[in-house]
Amino acid sequence: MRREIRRTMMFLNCQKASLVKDPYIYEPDCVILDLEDAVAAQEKDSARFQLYNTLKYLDYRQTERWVRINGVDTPYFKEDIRAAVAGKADGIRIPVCESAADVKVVENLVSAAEEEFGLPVGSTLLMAALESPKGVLNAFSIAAATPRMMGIALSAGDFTRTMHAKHTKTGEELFAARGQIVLAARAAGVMCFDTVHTDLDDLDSLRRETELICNMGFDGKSVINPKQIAVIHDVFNPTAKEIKHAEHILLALSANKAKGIGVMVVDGKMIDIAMKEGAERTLKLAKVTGLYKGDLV
Ligand SMILES: CC(=O)SCCNC(=O)CCNC(=O)[C@H](O)C(C)(C)COP(=O)(O)OP(=O)(O)OC[C@H]1O[C@@H](n2cnc3c(N)ncnc32)[C@H](O)[C@@H]1OP(=O)(O)O
Ligand SMILES: O=C([O-])CC(=O)C(=O)O
Ligand SMILES: [Mg+2]
Repeated sequence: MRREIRRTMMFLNCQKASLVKDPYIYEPDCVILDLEDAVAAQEKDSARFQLYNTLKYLDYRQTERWVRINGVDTPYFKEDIRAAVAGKADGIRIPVCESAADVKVVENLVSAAEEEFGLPVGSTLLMAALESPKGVLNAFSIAAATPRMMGIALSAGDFTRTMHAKHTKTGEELFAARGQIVLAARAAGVMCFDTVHTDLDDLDSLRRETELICNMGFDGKSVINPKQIAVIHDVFNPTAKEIKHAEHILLALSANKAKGIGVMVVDGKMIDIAMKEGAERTLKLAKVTGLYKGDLV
C-alpha cells in the first residue's frame, strides 16, 4: 500500500521467514525486504524466491513494501528486479547508488519487467541509498534522475567505511552528507531518509539522532529493529503544543489577511506568510497520524 508519510522504513532480512512473515504488526510505515547485505552470498537465490512468495501471498496491510536489490555491480540485481516487480513491490531501493546513470540502469530493467509482468510502466517507485562520497556528491542528479524517484537515503555503514571515518554517536562524520542529502532532496522535490541506528539497546541516542535529522528536514529514518519504531514515530509526530500553534498561525494569517495585515504575533512569536507552509505541513502530518481532527488542512 502507498503511504503519504514514511517516518520509518524497517529492514527485513529476506533469508529469514520468521522476520518477513508478519512485520506489519509493529506498524512501521514501510518495510524494506532486503536482498543485499543482510543476505549471505550463498543464500541470494533462496532469499529472492522467498521475496517473491512474500510479496505475492502475504498481506502487509497498511505497510508500504520496498525491496532492497543488490547493487548494479553484482550478478544478482537483474533477477532481484524481476522478482520485485513480479511480486508488485511498491518500490525498489538501489543500494550504493553513485550516479544518475546507475538509476537509469535500474529504471530500464524495471520498465522491462513491468511490461513482462503486465503492470503499468512507471508504477514501481525507486529510491536511492547514497553510501559513498561519489553518491553523496551526486545526490541532486540522482534525486532528479527520474519521475519514479521517491527519495534518497543516507547509508552510514558503507559511507563511513568509504570515507575512512569513525561511526560515532554524535554524528559529526555525517554532518556534510546529511546536509547535502537534505538539500538535494528538497531541491529535487523528493523525500529524504536518515541511516539505520545500529546500537540496538541505546534508545536514548536513537532519540537524539532522530531529533537532529527531524530538525534538519528529513522525512524519516531507516530502521533495523521493531523497538526503534515507537521512538522515531514519537519524534516525528507533532506534539499537542505544535498542533495548537500551527492552528493559531493559520487562523491568525487568514484573519489578518482580510484586514491587510502581513505580520503579527502568535503565541509570543512573530509570524508572517513564510510560516504558513510549515504550519500546514504540521497539521497535515498530524491529520495523517490521527492526531488532528480539525479542518484547517
Ligand atoms: C548496514 C545495513 O545494511 S542495515 C540493513 C540490513 N540489516 C538487517 O536487515 C537487519 C535487520 N534486523 C535484524 O535482523 C534483527 O533485528 C537483529 C539481527 C539486528 C537483532 O535480532 P534479535 O536479537 O532477534 O532482535 P530482538 O530480540 O529485538 O527481536 C525481537 C522480536 O522482533 C523481531 N524482529 C527483530 N528484528 C526485526 C526486523 N528487522 N523486522 C521484523 N521483525 C524483527 C524478532 O523476530 C523478534 O520476534 P519474536 O519476539 O516474535 O521472536
Ligand atoms: O541504508 C542503511 O542505513 C544501511 C546500510 O546499507 C548502510 O548503513 O550501509
Ligand atoms: Mg550499506
